[in-house]
Amino acid sequence: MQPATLCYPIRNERVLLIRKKRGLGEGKYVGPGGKIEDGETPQETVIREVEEEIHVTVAAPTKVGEFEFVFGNEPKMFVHVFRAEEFSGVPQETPEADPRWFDFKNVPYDEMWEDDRLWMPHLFSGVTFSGCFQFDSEGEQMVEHELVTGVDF
Ligand SMILES: Nc1nc2c([nH]c(=O)n2[C@H]2C[C@H](O)[C@@H](COP(=O)(O)OP(=O)(O)OP(=O)(O)O)O2)c(=O)[nH]1
Repeated sequence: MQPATLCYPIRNERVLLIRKKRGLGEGKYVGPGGKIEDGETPQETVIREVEEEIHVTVAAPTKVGEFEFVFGNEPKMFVHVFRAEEFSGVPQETPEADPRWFDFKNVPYDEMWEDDRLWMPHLFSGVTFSGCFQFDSEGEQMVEHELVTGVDF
């Protein structure tokens, strides 16, 4: 399964999301991130991708969750989810991403992957999680999910 990452910069009860401009999930709000390249640790991928996508420099991102992402019977991604409270630089729009801050209470779940509303509240409250989210073969609707919390990484 393709390993990938997501990063959620957090400050003052707000989270930095991107509107993804191309690739899997185009048009949706997600965290910055992307596929892990050969020889990289997930943490190194997060630092590289956040820099590339919105020109923000993340320090010491913490892994808070992981999930399998399945389309039909085809495993699509294994995603490591990070939370970052230390970062610098003003978020910039790039060809890949349009960044925007949201209050925890105002996250645009209707414009996000359907599973995100299940685990993002845990990300905000600092509870670790592990999940498996199965979508239809087009990746449009979630058909099954499993989620456990309080996982050690
Ligand atoms: N928020 C959220 N993000 C997800 C879900 N599933 C999933 O793969 N992602 C993320 C993980 C990765 O950051 C991203 C997919 O990797 P990517 O951005 O490199 O993929 P891509 O098709 O654009 O590939 P490329 O630009 O590298 O060619 O989507 C999900 O259910 N929710």
